Amino acid sequence: GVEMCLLLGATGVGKTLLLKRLQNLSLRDHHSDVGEPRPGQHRVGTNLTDLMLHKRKLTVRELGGCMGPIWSSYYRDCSSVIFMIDAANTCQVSASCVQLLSVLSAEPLQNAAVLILFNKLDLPCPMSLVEMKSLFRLDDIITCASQPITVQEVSARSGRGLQDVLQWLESHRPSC
Ligand SMILES: Nc1nc2c(ncn2[C@@H]2O[C@H](COP(=O)(O)OP(=O)(O)OP(=O)(O)O)[C@@H](O)[C@H]2O)c(=O)[nH]1
Ligand SMILES: [Mg+2]
Repeated sequence: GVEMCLLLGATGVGKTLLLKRLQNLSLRDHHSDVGEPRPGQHRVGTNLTDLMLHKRKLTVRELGGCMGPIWSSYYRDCSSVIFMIDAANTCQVSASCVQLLSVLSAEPLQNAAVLILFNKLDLPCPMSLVEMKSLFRLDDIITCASQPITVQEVSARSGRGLQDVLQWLESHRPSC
């Protein structure tokens, strides 16, 4: 069926803003109505957004942090996962780390490509990204995980890094 990417992350990390920005960017790339929000943004517990990539359509499904207990019911249909972290919210980091580990160990996601985004880099971060990554034991996680994992720093607000996110989506075609 439709190619699906899951967008996961704790409450308020910036998932919805990221999707809006990516949608505008991908529309601009295809020279259609710039700035016009497209129809088809449903709000039925999860938020579905269609992105037009080169020669294909990708649907991104946002699942909010408070839906954590049912995230796994959506794992079957997806080929890639974006896991978002608010780099300016250190109180959330350890909880996010636990969630990330459970995502990576989920059986249906063993072949999914994973992109970890540290968002809100426009804000003054109470912790350096190096500290965040070591708190997350990110290097260990990446070494032990069966999935290919990419880590990226972005700002959904300023737009920093978002073209790279599109490129990542572009280059990761379904393998499961
Ligand atoms: N400064 C800054 N604010 C951001 C950034 N990304 C998102 N925000 C803000 O953070 C708040 C939450 O953003 P949302 O996109 O609604 O977060 P979400 O992850 O969809 O949250 P839930 O759907 O509740 O889980 C909003 O006020 C955004 O404008 C960013 O990169 N920088
Ligand atoms: Mg949201």
